[in-house]
Amino acid sequence: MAETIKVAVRVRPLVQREIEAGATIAVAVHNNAVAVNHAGQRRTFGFDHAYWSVDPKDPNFANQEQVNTDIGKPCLENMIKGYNFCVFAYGQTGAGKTHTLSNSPTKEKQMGLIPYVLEGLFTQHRAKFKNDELRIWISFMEIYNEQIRDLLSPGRETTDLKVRDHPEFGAYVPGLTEAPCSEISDVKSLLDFGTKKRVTAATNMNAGSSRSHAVFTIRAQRLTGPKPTTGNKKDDRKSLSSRVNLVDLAGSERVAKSGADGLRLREGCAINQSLTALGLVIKQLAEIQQEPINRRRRLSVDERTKAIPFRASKLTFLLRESLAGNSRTFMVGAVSPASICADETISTLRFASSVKRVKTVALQNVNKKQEAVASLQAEVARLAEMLHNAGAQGAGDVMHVRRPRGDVRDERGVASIRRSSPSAPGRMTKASPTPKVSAKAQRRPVKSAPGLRPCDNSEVTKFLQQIGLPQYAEALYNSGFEDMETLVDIEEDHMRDLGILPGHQVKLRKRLDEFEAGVPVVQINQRKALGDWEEEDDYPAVPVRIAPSMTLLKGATPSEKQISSVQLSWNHLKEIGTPVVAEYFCKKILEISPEIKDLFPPSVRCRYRDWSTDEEEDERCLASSPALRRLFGRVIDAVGSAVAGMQDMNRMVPALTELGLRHVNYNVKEEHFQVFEKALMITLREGLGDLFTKEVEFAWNMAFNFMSATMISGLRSAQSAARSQQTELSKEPNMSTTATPTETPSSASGSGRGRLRAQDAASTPFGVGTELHGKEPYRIERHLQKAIFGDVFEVLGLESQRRLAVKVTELEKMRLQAKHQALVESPLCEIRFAEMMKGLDNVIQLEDTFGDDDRHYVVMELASGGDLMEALELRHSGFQEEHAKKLILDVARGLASLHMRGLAMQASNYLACPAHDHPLAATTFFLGLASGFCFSLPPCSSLCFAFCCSTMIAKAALRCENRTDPGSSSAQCPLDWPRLIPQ
Ligand SMILES: Nc1ncnc2c1ncn2[C@@H]1O[C@H](COP(=O)(O)OP(=O)(O)OP(=O)(O)O)[C@@H](O)[C@H]1O
Repeated sequence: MAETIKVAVRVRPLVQREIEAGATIAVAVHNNAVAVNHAGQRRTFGFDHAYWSVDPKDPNFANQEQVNTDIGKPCLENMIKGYNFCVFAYGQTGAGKTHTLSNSPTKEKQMGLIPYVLEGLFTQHRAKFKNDELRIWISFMEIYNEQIRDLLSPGRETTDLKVRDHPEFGAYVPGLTEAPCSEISDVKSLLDFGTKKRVTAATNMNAGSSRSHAVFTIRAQRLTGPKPTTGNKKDDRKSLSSRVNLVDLAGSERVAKSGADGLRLREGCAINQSLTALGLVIKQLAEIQQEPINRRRRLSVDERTKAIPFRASKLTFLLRESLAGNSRTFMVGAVSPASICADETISTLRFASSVKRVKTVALQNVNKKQEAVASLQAEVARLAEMLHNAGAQGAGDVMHVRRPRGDVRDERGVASIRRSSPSAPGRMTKASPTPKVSAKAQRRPVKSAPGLRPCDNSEVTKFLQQIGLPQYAEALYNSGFEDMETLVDIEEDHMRDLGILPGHQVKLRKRLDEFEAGVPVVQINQRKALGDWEEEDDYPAVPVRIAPSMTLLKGATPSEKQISSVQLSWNHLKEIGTPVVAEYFCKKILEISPEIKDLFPPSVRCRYRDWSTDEEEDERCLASSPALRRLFGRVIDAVGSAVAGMQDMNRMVPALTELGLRHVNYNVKEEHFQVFEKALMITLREGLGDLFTKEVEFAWNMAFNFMSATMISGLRSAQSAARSQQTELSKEPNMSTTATPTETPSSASGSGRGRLRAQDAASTPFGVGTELHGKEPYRIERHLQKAIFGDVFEVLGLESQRRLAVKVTELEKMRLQAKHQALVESPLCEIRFAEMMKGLDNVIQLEDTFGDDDRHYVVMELASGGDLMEALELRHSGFQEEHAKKLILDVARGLASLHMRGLAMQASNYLACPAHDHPLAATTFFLGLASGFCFSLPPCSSLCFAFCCSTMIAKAALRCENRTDPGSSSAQCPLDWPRLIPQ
């Protein structure tokens, strides 16, 4: 799975040279943030770890042991599990890189990272996995003046080694000594030997300055299972291999400060050159991560990184895999606390910040062939035993016995091993088979063990649960998609063969793409970044402080210092955990203003319900509502996004304005913002304790003023747009054909609960103003009903403020279906909105599309009321029974799901096809909904209902089918959708 490079920053003590130069301490560390005072400004950077190693007497002093625990331990764990790992130390010369990596004083707890990892490998892990065989090889090289030198070569002179690129395994150094080690003493002496050979020299900045980049590599292979006996030479043990690179980079230096000349100057130039190349590579890798997911998806990892200048230096070429490939990677940024080094410190911190955005994809290096052989052997043994016992059982039983885990994949595993070439020097094989199973095999009945199903603990099941598709877990698992690595390669054929609904296929593909691109699954439904705000899902009200309009606030923008104070304090608050903060915040809001609960009626709360549990909602005590807590979790995330985005006002202001605009639909009023401010201030005070100083409070006030003013300006413009539209509507009688949100369905149709009558529909003229989506721009608001039906968008008419539920179908697909006179697969039909989720791009595309004469998409509005039976009868050409069944099932499912989210309770009710002159309008599309029934039932009953009533519907469909209307054609169809809009 793709994950970002973890970054730790360590601040070393002042050294004699700095003290003598009268330097003061200009760096501070708080939790994981590092702040630097420079040129009268304070710059703050956040990392995964920040170590204050300046003064041992300081209570926050971080010693080497802590570094080893945070970085060395995961390194050991990953190594033993078969994952590649890399730690590289970066920083100004003399900043403490070698100290952190290689320091080996007599005190065990003070040993550097490299000795710690070696020690741990030989002692702890050997003791832990007594029965496994652990094989270890060590290599040690340095890149000095752009030449690779073998530090373990016994001779004095080391020739310049070449670095080669293996087509499958990446960079390696032929001829480099790789010493097998069986004891810790072997490794220690090799490490000492190599360290002594490394080029160091005294410079002004560091008496023992490393003049080269050193790469210490541990290659480990863990063999599990019984060792082959002497009689049986075949080694069938499972093998997990890993490669760990521990890289001590030479320090960047300024010639003026290091006082280098002659040879030292040449060294310094080579060092700086390769570090610049590294910086460039990191910058470009970080930029790739910023690209929209879909653009990245189309290219393989190799293709994506092809343009990255890894070959610009030997260092970047060698580290390619650790920076962009199969590795879990840590960077340690070493900095000096001295005021005289603040420039360099900031530059290191900047570099560290960009590294934090780079992602690698670590794969477990398992020898699948051995695993496959073992599994097949076990299967043969098991089948033999079953045959032996078959007398007592029926053949059918034998057929239904659960296939063991891995049998399908085993065949593929073997095939994939054949494809891969032998392990390159110093490089592990990786295999990621895509199981391709015959449809027959996939559909074979699989009997689960009683109680827990075999798939229940798999990562695939967890993933599917998280994305709301748990119903396919067993089928996928039993077909060989047992791990995420395999699942990401699933093809459309597989999904279809496994009976995954078309909408769900799209959804699964999309989530897998996100997963592959490194969007953490838990965050798939959360908006972390400002840019994500408009991407998906319903967005709860983010009430902010009442404030004058933007114009009044001129000059009240928070200063950089205040922004950084707000950001830092928010980071501290978030450390408590979003759920805790959200719960407290929600409680405070309800305490301050109990009537605010009206903003969160059951229809809103149910969108945040966890339907997989029986969680209770108590109307009298909303503060304990789990759904509301979740909703406030989103609010807290939204505040976090706003806080994080404050540095970039150009992006921030439109995003906040838009957010404010949208809140008109949540009935948010300006006065709610005051409540929000009060509650949030109390939450901050409680959460931050002493850290909530007067200065921080003031900074938050400024930030609030700014954010709320921006949001309120959006809210006000939405309100005024809505008002002017109301006025327009009241002036134009025909406009009332499009029911306004305040009209009730019954009042609109006059037939009770919005049921649509044929005669009403037939007599409804296609009036002015009924065209929902002529040229009006629409904006995607959120995703609806992911769980059951895949993705449906809710869109908002920017001019009319109308809400529509939308499924989008590919134009080509629609045309095809139109040609074959077939019903579009379902009214909430398959989405394949080209390059669907592109964040903001997506929105723009939809807007464009809606304004496009070609009208590629099916649009529909879902609401209460409407009678499917009547609607079916209204279709002149009738329906095939199968189509009708499918139709009602799909509609009912879709509606049940929309209803669960409170989104199907709009006033008007119809499905609409693109336009009355569109070929689809007459030939393939159908109007009406079963919602009148569904809404009176709880969501799950709606589904049951849908199934139960299929026969009834089929009859109606057949009835319709018997009606013939030879004149019905696209041009003559009297029932274009707008006519069904209730009056
Ligand atoms: N955490 C620390 N605690 C105590 N002393 C430290 C620490 N980090 C570094 N030092 C001291 O600072 C000096 C420079 O450290 P070191 O040689 O590790 O720097 P470096 O970044 O590797 O430099 P170069 O890039 O020039 O090789 C050494 O004397 C080292 O002992």
